[in-house]
Amino acid sequence: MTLSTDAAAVASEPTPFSDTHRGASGDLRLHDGFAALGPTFFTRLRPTPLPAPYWVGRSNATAHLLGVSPEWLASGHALEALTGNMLLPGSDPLASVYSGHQFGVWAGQLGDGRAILLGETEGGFEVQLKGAGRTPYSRGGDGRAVLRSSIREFLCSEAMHGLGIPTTRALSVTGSDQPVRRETLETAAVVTRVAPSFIRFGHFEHFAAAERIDELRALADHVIDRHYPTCRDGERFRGNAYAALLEAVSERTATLLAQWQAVGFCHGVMNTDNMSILGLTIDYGPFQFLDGFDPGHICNHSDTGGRYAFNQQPNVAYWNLFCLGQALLPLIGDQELAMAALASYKTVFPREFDARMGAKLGLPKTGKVAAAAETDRPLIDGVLRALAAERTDWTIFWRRLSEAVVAVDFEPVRDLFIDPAGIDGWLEAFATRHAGLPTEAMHAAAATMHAANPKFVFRNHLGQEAIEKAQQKDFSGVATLLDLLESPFEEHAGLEAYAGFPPDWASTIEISCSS
Ligand SMILES: Nc1ncnc2c1ncn2[C@@H]1O[C@H](COP(=O)(O)OP(=O)(O)OP(=O)(O)O)[C@@H](O)[C@H]1O
Ligand SMILES: [Mg+2]
Repeated sequence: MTLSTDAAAVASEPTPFSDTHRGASGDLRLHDGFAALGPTFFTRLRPTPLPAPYWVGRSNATAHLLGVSPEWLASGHALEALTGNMLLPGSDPLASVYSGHQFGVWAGQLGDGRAILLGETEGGFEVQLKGAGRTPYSRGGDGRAVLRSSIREFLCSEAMHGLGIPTTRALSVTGSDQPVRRETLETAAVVTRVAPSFIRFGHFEHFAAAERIDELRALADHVIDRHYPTCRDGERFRGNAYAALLEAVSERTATLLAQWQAVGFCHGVMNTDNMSILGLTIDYGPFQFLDGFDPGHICNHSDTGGRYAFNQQPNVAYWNLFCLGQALLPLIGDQELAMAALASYKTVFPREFDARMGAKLGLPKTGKVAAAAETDRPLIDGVLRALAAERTDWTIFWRRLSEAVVAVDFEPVRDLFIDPAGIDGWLEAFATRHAGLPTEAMHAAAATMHAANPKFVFRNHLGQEAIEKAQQKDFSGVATLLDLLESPFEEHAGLEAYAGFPPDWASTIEISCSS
């Protein structure tokens, strides 16, 4: 395999740039971070400007994380810079190269085909534009992202954070009337993403497949030094830091998957190039929060075989970790060590999933987290079976159960079932587990449940309504959803409609890889 590292070899359109803006404190300033790895890992290039940009959404919470003032974020300079029309102080943008397995098949070289890394903040956050034009890794794509998918990525990034699930963050989304062709003619948008690192499993696979072991080691050392320094400590894996890295990534990925499964999040494109080395949710494409609980739900219209169906996600994550293990093998140097490192996934995922389910059920805490004991398995399996039997709404069921515990009235939960007999037996078992209702302990249980069962999730139809308004240049729907989804466990009086059942038309929304 040969790597394309020569920007000139894949010329992008000329990029007219205005001078760098030099501003005040509270402005976004960047420096090189990832670039320290050396030119084999990326191509320097500039974003391709878009005409007459406008704001679609801004996250002050992400600005705060970056140490950026809301005033700067609302400024004209920010609008231009975050659309790719102006360079930020200290920024020398680049696109990185990676490879990956897509739908279970080796896809060879991919890379940031429409993502451009602007640089890193003092606080260690990388800032990346998605949809900012072609790169040497665009492979025939236009380097753009459309307004529809950019709003989905922006809102879902912040929604996941609000839910307490590790994710890349989003600072803003800007739009332009520049047409972009997908199935129909749409318009362009740019999402500004933020993460401590955007390195994916696919970055490792890239250098392993090319047998470029020095680069592979440099990449692993970079990740360990910056993000997993404890991997160099101790005698675990006979002091093999690369095996320790594989184990640490496996554990973070297991925890992430447990959180996805507990909240009912379907990613949709779990290719190895969409797996973060930090265990973050990355690449919000055809994702969906479950409406009715269908374990085999396929959210990606292009996934005809159901490889990435909801209930397949934990296995797919392990499959992807196996690819990462394969890529790290030349560094680990011992197949048994690599397998031992991967094995942690199989203990951490069930442990974390049960802990999350324990919290959803309001079970008493063991240590720091609510935990389901081994004897709670039938309770967990029982509720999953009852919900699957009637495709009961996942989010509404759990929230109503939390409320029922406070009100000591389970009728609203029974009302969710066409045949309440299907849940009655389970409700009895639930009450028994809580030593009968009501008790003092139930107050603690209710608090645990309210903090584990969100009232609001970013359902497809909510996104769709905000998108259709935004396409008419009304961005109020984006702002309302952002506000709501930043604190999804709170009541938000007056906004109950956002916590309601999806309308009938929601099931006809088709979300594919086209974005
Ligand atoms: N419109 C496009 N133009 C150029 N490259 C694209 C385009 N859409 C996708 N790609 C590239 O195709 C590959 C797979 O795309 P995928 O849908 O997984 O990622 P993505 O949504 O573009 O971005 P990310 O994973 O960074 O969130 C990546 O290399 C991606 O950069
Ligand atoms: Mg991707």
